[in-house]
Amino acid sequence: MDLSSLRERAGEKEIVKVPGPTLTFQNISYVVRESRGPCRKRAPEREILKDVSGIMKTGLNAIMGATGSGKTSLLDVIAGRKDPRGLRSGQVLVDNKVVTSELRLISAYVVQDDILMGTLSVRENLMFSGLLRFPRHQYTTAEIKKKVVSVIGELGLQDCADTKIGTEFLRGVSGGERKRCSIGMELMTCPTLLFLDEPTSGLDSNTANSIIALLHRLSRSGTTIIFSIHQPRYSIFRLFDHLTLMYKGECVYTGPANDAVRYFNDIGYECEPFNNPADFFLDITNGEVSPSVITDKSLAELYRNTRDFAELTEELKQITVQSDYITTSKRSTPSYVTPFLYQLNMVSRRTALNLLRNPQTSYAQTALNILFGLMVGLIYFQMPHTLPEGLQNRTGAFFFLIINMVFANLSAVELFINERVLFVHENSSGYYRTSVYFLSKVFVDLIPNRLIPIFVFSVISYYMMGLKPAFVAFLCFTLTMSLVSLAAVSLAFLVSASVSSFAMANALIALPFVFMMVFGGFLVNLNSMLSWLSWLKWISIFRYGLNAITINEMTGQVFYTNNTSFPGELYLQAQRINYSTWGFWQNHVALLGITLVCMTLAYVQLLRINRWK
Ligand SMILES: Nc1ncnc2c1ncn2[C@@H]1O[C@H](COP(=O)(O)OP(=O)(O)OP(=O)(O)O)[C@@H](O)[C@H]1O
Repeated sequence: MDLSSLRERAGEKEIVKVPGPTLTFQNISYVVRESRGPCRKRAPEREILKDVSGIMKTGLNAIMGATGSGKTSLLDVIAGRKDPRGLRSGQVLVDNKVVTSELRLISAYVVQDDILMGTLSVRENLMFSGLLRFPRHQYTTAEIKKKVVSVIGELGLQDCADTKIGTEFLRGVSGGERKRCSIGMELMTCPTLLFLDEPTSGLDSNTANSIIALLHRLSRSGTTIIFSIHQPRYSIFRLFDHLTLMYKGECVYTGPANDAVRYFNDIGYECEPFNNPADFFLDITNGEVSPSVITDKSLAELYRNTRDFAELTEELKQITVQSDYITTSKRSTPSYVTPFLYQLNMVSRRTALNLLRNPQTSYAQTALNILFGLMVGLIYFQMPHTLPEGLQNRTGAFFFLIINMVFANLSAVELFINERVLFVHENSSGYYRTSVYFLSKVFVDLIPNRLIPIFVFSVISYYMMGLKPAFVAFLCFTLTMSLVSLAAVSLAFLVSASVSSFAMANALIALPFVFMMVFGGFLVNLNSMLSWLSWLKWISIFRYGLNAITINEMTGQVFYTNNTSFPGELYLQAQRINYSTWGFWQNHVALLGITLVCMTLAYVQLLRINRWK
């Protein structure tokens, strides 16, 4: 059944027309360990959800509570987004079935911080979601476009449909429109179960109102909507169908939202006329309202002693008895509805579009390479073949060139850090495989951003410096520079995929680069080094790069001093550099090897990124 076709705009009082799934959870206890630093003993467990149970049906199901009360944790546990290793007891059922990966397909999750591609417009973001999340053998592009138009209409985004979301350099849509677009990304798949983490946080009250009104309309056409919310105004609260009130990880009320005031009156808390019930409930949990009946029982204990709770427990017992115990893998393994090559095409296109619309880094990289090429060319302009300057200048220039090739790629550490949240969200929501994301970055980001500027740099510097005029020698020089750059970039990729902050990445990348430079063969004579340290030269990108361009330049060249000639090979012999054909190419093989190893490890690190909240 196509639920979207059944959706009808409904008024506030309208009842649910198409029942959606019912979600139940029973005796949920969840613990976390707070990290205490590397030198401390293993941290003790802290229970952040204590024996929480509830039933959520089609409609608006709000999870409310003060900050730190556990509402987001509860939402994440029931949405299957929280690390299952922390679950000490309890289970979540959807329509009496233990949650499996197939059941996850019918649900969608809108995170608190809107995760969208800032350089793409609202329509393009929605289209991206549709193209990757609809099975292409069932839906044509025209049908997906139609669906995008209908979601834009449903969310009232017509006026900003072609406006970019916005980045740090580009002013984009407003906060409310951004939030609607995030919801739209999930609505593209017509989910019947929708989770939202604080959908109104950071929005002004009118925008918050319109978001909840939108969710209310959706719920009336058969979607079970479950969301956490902090302190809604009355016009928002009155739209809630079901309320779960949390306090310090425990549930102090769960049931119909319009019955909650009656419940608290029953246990001795009176809501003053004209008070917003949502404020009243939070005042109770914060201890700012005194009960008429003094008791030493906590709010959670009081709730557990009520008839409401007894009825809930009985209903849950019935559901558990009937439930279908399908074996479930706790690991979130999203299934993909589109094939690998199709995903690669789509994600690469988006990466390219993002690069074109955000070209600052590419421009800076090219400009820097041109500037540096001119600088090196001018400093070492048309190097002579007379000694000693012929040799001294060449060795200095080569060291300078390799340092530039390696350190110019430090910026590559930002690659996976910048988009880490977006990648984790899209990957775990089933948009595309990790390998697709990784390869799209390699093909679309690496080649135009790193290799083209190097070619420009090589042309300028090589001919200005007056190196060996043979064209083949120039090609070998460019190849060496490109491989040095690739090896450095792949190391930066590895660091970027392994950590989540720039500070850590910068610290981690500087260390191997500096070590590799020391063991490059220019700053220290590698043959005179302590033998137990000298193995480091085998992993030095600098050494392979320096050796290759030195061999390329020195072989076949003759240098002069007074009346004696000095073949370049003599210099290579003195440096104990193997200048045979294999001696030359082994440096390229080694650089390629370093690149492949680092790239593989970077991919493994991407696979290992923690997808749980
Ligand atoms: N992974 C975690 N590690 C350590 N503590 C955690 C973790 N997840 C949640 N907590 C703790 O559990 C408690 C409840 O957190 P949760 O985010 O669910 O609260 P909340 O009600 O959503 O608060 P807020 O409105 O501020 O987001 C907090 O004290 C929080 O610090």
